[in-house]
Amino acid sequence: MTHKLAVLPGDGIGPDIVREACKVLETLRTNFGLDMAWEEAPVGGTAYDQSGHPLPEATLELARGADAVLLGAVGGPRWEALDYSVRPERALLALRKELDLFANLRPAKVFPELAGASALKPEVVAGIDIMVVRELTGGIYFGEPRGVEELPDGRRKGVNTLVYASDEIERIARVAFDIARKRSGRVCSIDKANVLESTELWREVVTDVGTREFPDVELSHMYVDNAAMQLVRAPGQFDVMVTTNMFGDILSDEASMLTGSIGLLPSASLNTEGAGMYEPIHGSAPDIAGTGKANPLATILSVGMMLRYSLDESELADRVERAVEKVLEDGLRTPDIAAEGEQAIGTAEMGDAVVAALRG
Ligand SMILES: NC(=O)C1=CN([C@@H]2O[C@H](COP(=O)(O)OP(=O)(O)OC[C@H]3O[C@@H](n4cnc5c(N)ncnc54)[C@H](O)[C@@H]3O)[C@@H](O)[C@H]2O)C=CC1
Ligand SMILES: CC(C)CC(=O)C(=O)O
Ligand SMILES: [Mg+2]
Repeated sequence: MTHKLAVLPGDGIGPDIVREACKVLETLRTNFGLDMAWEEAPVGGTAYDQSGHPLPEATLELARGADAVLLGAVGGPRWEALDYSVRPERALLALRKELDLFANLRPAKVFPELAGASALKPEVVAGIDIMVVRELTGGIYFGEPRGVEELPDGRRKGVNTLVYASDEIERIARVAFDIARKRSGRVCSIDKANVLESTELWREVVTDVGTREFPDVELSHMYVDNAAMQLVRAPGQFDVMVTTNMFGDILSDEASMLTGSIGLLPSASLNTEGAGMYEPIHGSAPDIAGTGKANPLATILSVGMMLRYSLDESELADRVERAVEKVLEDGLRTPDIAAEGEQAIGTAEMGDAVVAALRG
């Protein structure tokens, strides 16, 4: 059966990195028998400019009907003055919510060749392989009430609300425990239960799910401030980390620096039916948009996750991962992972190199 893919390049470096990921998909189709067809649609600021809305109905329908969605990134200074209801980032949140993509998997794995590219000492990051499991459709990014209101005395009040219901916590906890069973058998749940009632509930529910359904998995808890510190002090202590939407957003950006660059971290956002959206964890990087400096590997590795989690093509997923390893072993580097004085290549050349490695 032909896999139906929706490709949403978005803004900034989005189109550049998605172009390279599509080269990889095309190579898998022509050389390795991947039966797929993709359709492209605008999202984010680009869509707003075209149609006055960052998530046009046609784009949402395309995503709904697809077996998997590949997204680049959205947002940029050009759209920062817009009302929140039509900001590019709303499109991303709406897609996640509409498709019920509550489980966001963000693996942070250090490639041996890049241990020296990390901001930390090579011996601290050697062998790091962390899976951040981030709750993606709840928490403070979605809670009501929200907004900015005018107070009678003329001051303005900004409000966002951190809400979690027990079933939302249960389902993300199950995802994390399940993944841990296939890895080291350890989960660390990150919260701020010493201050926030909503995350006190988080801790209670995660503990309940663990005790009742996953007694074989070792569960620990950590406050988010300590976790942020431990991630750079001794990241090797972590295997699966499960946490709320905002904490996971922040900690995964931090974890990317163990690997050398945010341009290396892919992600999968999944619902219970196995359909998913795949995107790099980084944003639209307006500071390097149009310069050819963006690292496309996070997006290419997101294609790998798509093959594994939504398309049931794990052999092809292995091939993509091996091709990325090969280009890194061969010393190819975009500027974000090049050592000082080391020759760097551009976005398209990196994509071409992965394609060449795939072809063998
Ligand atoms: N998933 C998404 O679509 C996301 C969108 N955003 C949006 O992106 C825009 C920029 O946000 P920032 O906070 O600057 O975060 P960002 O992740 O876009 O960039 C942070 C830094 O990392 C660098 N970087 C990011 N991706 C890279 C890549 N593939 N290769 C090399 N370097 C890379 C950038 O050049 C920049 O210096 C904002 O409008 C923000 O709202 C931010 C995060 C996620
Ligand atoms: C619009 C933001 C919530 C996107 C982001 O930073 C992320 O998902 O990592
Ligand atoms: Mg983020």
